Amino acid sequence: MAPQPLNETQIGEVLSGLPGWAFGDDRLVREYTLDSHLAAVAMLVHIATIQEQMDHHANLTVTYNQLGVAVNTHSVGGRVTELDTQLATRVEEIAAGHGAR
Ligand SMILES: C[C@H](O)[C@H](O)[C@H]1CNC2=NC(N)=NC(=O)C2=N1
Repeated sequence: MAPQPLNETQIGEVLSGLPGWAFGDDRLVREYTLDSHLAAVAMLVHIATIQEQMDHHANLTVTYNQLGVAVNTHSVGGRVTELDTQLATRVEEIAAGHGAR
């Protein structure tokens, strides 16, 4: 069954459990700062590995030591679904290990 888009209340509840994440442009978004450019790229590769496991893919951007993550679900027309909250949670779980803040 296709994932259902979350409403604003549901997104607010999700964000209360994901510090640093925000809702913008119909996406869950987070900007991390790493200790170096290579640290940012290493975390990007780790996220990419998770994304391949999940078959769900965020937009990832590296600007020197900044790593941006922005995700919604293409198959429902670019809305936030449970799949996005699951990916955001997985990313949060690895962030501290990369020294991301
Ligand atoms: C065929 C494949 O399962 C789909 O294209 C997947 C891949 N990754 C995806 N990623 C995201 N963010 N949304 C999707 O709808 C999506 N669909």
